[in-house]
Amino acid sequence: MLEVGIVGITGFTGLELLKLLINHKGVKVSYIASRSETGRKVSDIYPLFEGVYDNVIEPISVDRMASLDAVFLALPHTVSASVVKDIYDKVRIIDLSADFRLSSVDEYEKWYKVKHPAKDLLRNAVYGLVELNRQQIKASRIVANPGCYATSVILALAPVASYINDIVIVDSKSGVSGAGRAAKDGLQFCEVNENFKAYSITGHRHIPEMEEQLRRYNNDITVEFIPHLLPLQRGILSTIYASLKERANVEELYKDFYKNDFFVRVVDEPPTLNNVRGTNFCDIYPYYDERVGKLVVISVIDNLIKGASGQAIQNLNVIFNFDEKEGLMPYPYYP
Ligand SMILES: NC(=O)C1=CN([C@@H]2O[C@H](COP(=O)(O)OP(=O)(O)OC[C@H]3O[C@@H](n4cnc5c(N)ncnc54)[C@H](OP(=O)(O)O)[C@@H]3O)[C@@H](O)[C@H]2O)C=CC1
Ligand SMILES: CC(=O)N[C@@H](CCC(=O)OP(=O)(O)O)C(=O)O
Repeated sequence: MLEVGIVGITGFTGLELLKLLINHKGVKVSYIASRSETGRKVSDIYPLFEGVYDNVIEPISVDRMASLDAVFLALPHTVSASVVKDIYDKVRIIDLSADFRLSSVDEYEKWYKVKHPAKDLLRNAVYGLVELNRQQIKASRIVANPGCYATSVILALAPVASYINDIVIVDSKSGVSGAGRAAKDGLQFCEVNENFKAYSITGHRHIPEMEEQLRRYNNDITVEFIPHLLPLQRGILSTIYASLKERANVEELYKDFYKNDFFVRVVDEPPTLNNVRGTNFCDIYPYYDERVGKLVVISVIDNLIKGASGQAIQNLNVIFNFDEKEGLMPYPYYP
């Protein structure tokens, strides 16, 4: 049995990791940690674990993490990199934060507006989008789990990236859990419920992540990305518009690109959030609009599963040669 830990257990992605991992046949969650709530049972905070998983929350400890086979870091950016500095040579790391997603420290510091606490380790990290980097992930000591919006956009564009001409327009909508559990201005129930708004208009932090990954296929790609906040708990729907250099059979391109990827489904009807809620699937609908000569792609994910904790477990499965679906099927969460 693999021994794993979850650091940041009190947050939304930490909670989701535990919900999924207690059903994983090859894994024992032997360490759960957070900054606050140490000494309390996780089931005191989340009663859904009562009688199922009653372990006590421990402090964040290098020695405890070093005793494990793998650790999931479900912490804010910069906090995560500070922990990674102390443990990267002692345990396999799957980092859910943004700290190791960009290969350039300058880009990180420009977009995140903070100094990178462990810039020398950036070269040791692999971008953990399994469908694009399966082989590199197997050997990596630090897996940088992708951002939620970035997952929905990169998967939706990778099959046609080399055909793209001009700026790609991305219009994404996310449920509120994407912002984490901590109370934040503008995220109170009465602000969000029955409301809808765009945010981060002048540049969202996921833009460089999308561009870096898509430029592996086509160095000319530039992304215009506007996120929106949906009055829902979870889910991301991205609608993407692009011009192509030449007419292509897009449906065939997508089906061929993802023919070996269980968790990406190329669908024949525009998908809804209900298709994927509580699952590790990304459903993608590509459509070439002959009238205006544009490619339109619609993708949906659950931000907390394929956009975070499910994808993190998919990465663990790849690293340790488990079936990629282990712990993620059948549907782990019933809405
Ligand atoms: N929510 C989502 O959909 C997605 C989130 N992510 C990323 O995953 C990471 C976790 O996100 P999420 O679970 O949503 O966040 P939450 O805000 O829900 O949880 C954050 C966790 O980090 C802990 N924490 C906060 N500040 C510190 C600190 N200074 N030192 C130690 N621990 C701290 C919190 O513990 P405490 O109880 O002590 O406050 C909590 O356990 C973030 O980097 C986020 O950007 C990535 C993809 C999607
Ligand atoms: C709805 C909402 O607020 N979503 C978050 C994205 C969540 C995410 O993926 O965050 P990291 O890249 O920091 O890991 C945001 O827009 O900042």
